[in-house]
Parts: sequence; C-alpha cells; structure tokens
Amino acid sequence: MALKVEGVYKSFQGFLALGGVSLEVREGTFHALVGPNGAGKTTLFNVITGRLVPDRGRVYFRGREITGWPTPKVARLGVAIAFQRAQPFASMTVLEAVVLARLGYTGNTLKLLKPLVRFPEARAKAEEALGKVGLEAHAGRRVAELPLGDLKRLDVAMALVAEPRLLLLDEPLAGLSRAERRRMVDFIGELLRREGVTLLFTEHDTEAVLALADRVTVLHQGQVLAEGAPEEIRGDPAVRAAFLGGSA
Ligand SMILES: Nc1ncnc2c1ncn2[C@@H]1O[C@H](COP(=O)(O)OP(=O)(O)OP(=O)(O)O)[C@@H](O)[C@H]1O
Repeated sequence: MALKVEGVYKSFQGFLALGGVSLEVREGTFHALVGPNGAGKTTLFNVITGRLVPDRGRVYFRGREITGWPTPKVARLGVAIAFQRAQPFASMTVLEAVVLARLGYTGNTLKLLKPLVRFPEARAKAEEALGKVGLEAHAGRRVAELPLGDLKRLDVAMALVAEPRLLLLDEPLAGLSRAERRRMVDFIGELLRREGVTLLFTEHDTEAVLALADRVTVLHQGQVLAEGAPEEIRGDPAVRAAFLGGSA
C-alpha cells in the first residue's frame, strides 16, 4: 500500500474539518479525492504532507508510520505535492525555479551565493524534469510570463525533481479551459504512468475524475461518504444526494 490514512481527526477552533477519515491508496494507482467545497480535502493533504498534525489517527507511507513527521522528512521519503509551487518564483527563469526546487529537496539552499544554474547535478535534474513536462524550450523564460497551463506543468516539474513515489495534486485543472483540461488530463496520465508514480488528487471536474482515476474517495463534511471505482461512485445514491443537496 502506497498510502494508508487511518481514522484521522482534525479540528480548527472547535470546527471538525476531518472527522475520522480513513483512506488507502494502492501503489501505482491514481486515486481521486472528491467532495464539495469545505469537505476537508486540502486539510487531508496537509495532514499527509506533515503541514498539519492530526488530533487523532495515523498516516502510513509504504508501511511506515509518518504521522506528525515534518514536511521535509516526508518529502525525502518520496511524497511530493504540486500546488501553485511556481508562483513565489515569478521573477526567476523556468530553469532556475526547477533548479531551486531540486536544491531545496537535496538540502542545498544555504549555498545559494552562486548562480542557480551553476549547480551541475541540480541543473541536470531540472533539465530532465523540464523535458518530461514538455517545457524544455521555455527554460529561459520568466516564470511570470508563462500561461496557466505551462505554469501547472512547471509545478509538476518542480515536484518531479523530488523524485516522488506518491504525488499529491490539489485541483490540477482549476482555471483551465475545457480543451486545456483535456490536454492536462492526458499529460498527467501519460507522464505519471510512465514514471510509475502513485497519484492522489482532488478535482471538481467530474469528467476528468472519470478519465484519470482508478479509485475515488468521496469526502463530505470531513467524513468518507463513499469509496470505489469511478463508475460505482457515479451511480451511488448517497453521493448524488450529497452533491445535489449540498454546496457542490
Ligand atoms: N487553518 C484553518 N483554520 C480554520 N478553519 C480551517 C482551516 N483550514 C481549513 N479550515 C476549515 O476546514 C474546512 C475544510 O477545509 P478544506 O480546505 O480542507 O476543504 P476542501 O475540501 O479542500 O475545500 P475546497 O474544495 O474549497 O478546497 C472548511 O470549512 C475550512 O473553512
């Protein structure tokens, strides 16, 4: 099992954001986490990556308990998150942003007195990652100049240099046009299958979930409402009731 979340609770000032969530993501699969706004999806991601410590419950990565581990330690085990990572690096070039992500991962950020591109190992890894996401021709452009679709590819490249076994994507298609969403689904699917990376992603676009996910977990008000193959979930009466009657 790539990831196992067991009975996780998390409250914010008395508000129960996660109320006993359990989840299993099998190695090599693509697993969607869906649910209306406020269902607890981002909170669960934060618990998995160590940004938040759960009040109760446990998180295991490949059989090892990682509950409450600091984020860099979780990252070094092979858990990466790609979510608007590139934005703070707007003034850098695309290549520099990925080199920096690699240096951050290898713990080299204290030696940043020389130009980023003069770290040969990090530069080689960054160029390889840019090739994988199809941005090699844009390596010298400023991050700020990239259209949204390319920015998302850059986010993925910045996650790939951490050599993840499990990648978390939080709404990877948000803000894209319908045509761009289709392209992004194909891109993510092909790239991650080729790399053998397990994927856990949140997404509001039902079509994309059906196209990409092997399994779907539905969260609603901090609890798991349903879990199954995408076709099963689509026909589930409890899921339909929650979505049609709720805020989705
Ligand atoms: N740091 C925090 N402090 C207080 N409340 C929070 C905090 N983080 C999340 N919450 C609350 O917890 C609930 C779950 O939020 P979360 O962001 O996990 O939902 P989500 O499923 O990711 O929603 P969305 O689809 O809108 O991203 C929400 O009601 C939110 O307001």
